[in-house]
Amino acid sequence: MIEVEGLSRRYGETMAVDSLSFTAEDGLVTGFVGPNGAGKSTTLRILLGLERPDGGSACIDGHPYGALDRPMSRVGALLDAGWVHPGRSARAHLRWLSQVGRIDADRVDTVLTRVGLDGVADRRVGGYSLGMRQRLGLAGALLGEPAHLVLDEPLNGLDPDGVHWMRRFIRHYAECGNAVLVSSHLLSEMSLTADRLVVIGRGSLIGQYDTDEFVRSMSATSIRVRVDRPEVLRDAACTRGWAVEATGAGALALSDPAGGLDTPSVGRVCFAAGLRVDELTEVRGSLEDAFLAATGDVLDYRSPETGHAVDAPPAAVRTEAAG
Ligand SMILES: Nc1ncnc2c1ncn2[C@@H]1O[C@H](COP(=O)(O)OP(=O)(O)OP(=O)(O)O)[C@@H](O)[C@H]1O
Repeated sequence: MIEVEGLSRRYGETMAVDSLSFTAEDGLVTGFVGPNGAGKSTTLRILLGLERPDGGSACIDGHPYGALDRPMSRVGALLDAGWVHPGRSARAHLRWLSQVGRIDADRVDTVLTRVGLDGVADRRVGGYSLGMRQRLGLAGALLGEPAHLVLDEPLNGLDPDGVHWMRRFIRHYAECGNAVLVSSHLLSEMSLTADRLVVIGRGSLIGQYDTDEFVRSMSATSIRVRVDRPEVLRDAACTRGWAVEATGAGALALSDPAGGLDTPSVGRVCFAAGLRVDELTEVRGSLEDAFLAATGDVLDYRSPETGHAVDAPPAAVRTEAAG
């Protein structure tokens, strides 16, 4: 199990990580998500003993990285796929890593095969694509047959086949009883990969959620309905306090600001009003919508089309840590 407790790290004026607490449990893939500059990489660097926190702790199976006996067999890490010496082959790089980590050199061939690089193992890494370097980074992480994995943006640079492969690999690793902590900006991908989400903004926890619960609770659900007399439905919906929006093709989008509106409820209202229903569909927001809803007030950087300044003043961060 990976446990982060009250972790803080400041760089000058910037509070990169601010009293952050979360867990990544054995047997689960935990997605670690937040906007640019949220503090994900800093947290992972502290977890892996590459930086010291100003306060709090980050532990793997109850110990900070520096106190682990044979750390490469406790936790495998993929932090930056770009750091391998370009003149080295993948095999030479992994042999060097195995020597440093006092790991049996026989593991090198095993991990090369496991990540699908056995056919190109003697080529210089400088000629590798980013996707191949990600696979090599993962091979390095696996050298010590670690109990747990910590992966920073492992899907970067992978083609669709590579993304599919990485997703299955990550899921399988967790299903074997290991904790897998994965940071990613690809939230739609995380919804397919992660069991749990730890969402952070400006260094602070926004919440920990089951992935399904996160999408359900944070993304708006509306009911798209097409009837023969929309004005009758509009009146009936307004009477109940539901929000009504006209969408294309004569359909209405209904939602309840209090939440919980579903297709049977709308169907019953239509039936009671004697309406002919031509369409009745639940429309769910995507994980991206949910993410924006959760982190919208803690973005450090925004796209120009949102019209907000890049250095907009910080807003209060919600820190409800859902169970
Ligand atoms: N070595 C450093 N010196 C100064 N500031 C830093 C340093 N490392 C990180 N920061 C700052 O700390 C904050 C958190 O950065 P961090 O890289 O941890 O965020 P992140 O969530 O990983 O971002 P991204 O998704 O863009 O990689 C940012 O404001 C960043 O500029």
